[in-house]
Amino acid sequence: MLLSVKDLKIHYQSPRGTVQAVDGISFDVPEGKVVGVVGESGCGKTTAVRALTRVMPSVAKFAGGEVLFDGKDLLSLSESQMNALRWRDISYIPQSAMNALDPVWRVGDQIIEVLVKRGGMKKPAARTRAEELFAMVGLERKRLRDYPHQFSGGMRQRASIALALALNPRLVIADEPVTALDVIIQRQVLDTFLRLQRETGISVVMVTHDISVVAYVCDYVVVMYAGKVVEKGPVRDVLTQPSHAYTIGLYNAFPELSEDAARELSPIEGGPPLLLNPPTGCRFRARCPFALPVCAQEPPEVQVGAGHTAMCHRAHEAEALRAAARDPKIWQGVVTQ
Ligand SMILES: Nc1ncnc2c1ncn2[C@@H]1O[C@H](COP(=O)(O)OP(=O)(O)OP(=O)(O)O)[C@@H](O)[C@H]1O
Repeated sequence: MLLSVKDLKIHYQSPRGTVQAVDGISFDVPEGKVVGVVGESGCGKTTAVRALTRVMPSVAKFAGGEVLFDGKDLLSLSESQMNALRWRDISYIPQSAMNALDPVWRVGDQIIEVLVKRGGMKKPAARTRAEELFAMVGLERKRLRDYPHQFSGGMRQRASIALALALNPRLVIADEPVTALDVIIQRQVLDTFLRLQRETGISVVMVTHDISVVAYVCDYVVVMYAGKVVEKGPVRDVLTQPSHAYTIGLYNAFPELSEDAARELSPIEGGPPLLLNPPTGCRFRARCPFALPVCAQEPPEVQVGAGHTAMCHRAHEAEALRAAARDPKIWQGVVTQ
């Protein structure tokens, strides 16, 4: 396994107390596969994946667990050992390309800088590699001379993909890489990214709040809710047989990216709980149309298929719940807290 996250806990110290943003999550990223981390805003996705690069705000604290990359625990490496892995083994594509690209530098120079400083390349070879990278992501070579503001949003995101792939890393972490783009451009950028992922065989962890993006690009999916993993498994199994009410709800709330499905969409009312004082038991229960008194107790991790688990007291009844969940009315007026 290229990456194994085991019982990872990350807390933020805030003036109001400790925010348990990531509360004991575990998942694996196999070599050459794309793993989606999905969930609503505030569920801890960004915190969880930024931990994989160890680039964290100073108020964030690792409160337990391991992040095994190729068998080594990244959390026990020194800063210089970790720095040696960044770009070369693990690279990061942030939510907005404006965070990856420096506005006052030409885009080409930024790529060359990474190739020279991080990859030890000579300038002429780096220039050739930058041209090759631009061609790979579908940008014209002459645009290497442009500044980021001269690019459209889609072009900037392509450039930040080129930057992330510059040194042939083994793992790319992409945080909502297409969210800021309109749907047609999203599709084009995702297609380019997927083609490159298949050609290079890199592993990818992709954060998204959009289950249709997961369906389109991922091999495996990890569904996060309120700092916990509530369901995970091979993408086809999780999307055709979602077994946690939250995953069922997410699926019902999103249109397909890949087809003009005429499915009736129904939002999950309310929002995730604050992670200062998370509720006991199943954290989704206040928004769940299927909650029972037992849901106030910690849910078990139920194996529902090969490599497919759901943290739900009712996971064994998932087929009936999926059928009931198709009625949009069942999602209305549920929120109890
Ligand atoms: N610097 C911080 N200080 C305190 N709390 C924080 C900080 N950053 C994030 N949080 C809290 O941690 C929790 C998880 O946030 P995180 O950004 O990881 O979620 P997310 O699922 O990635 O959301 P989004 O999609 O909006 O980025 C949230 O409750 C958030 O308010």
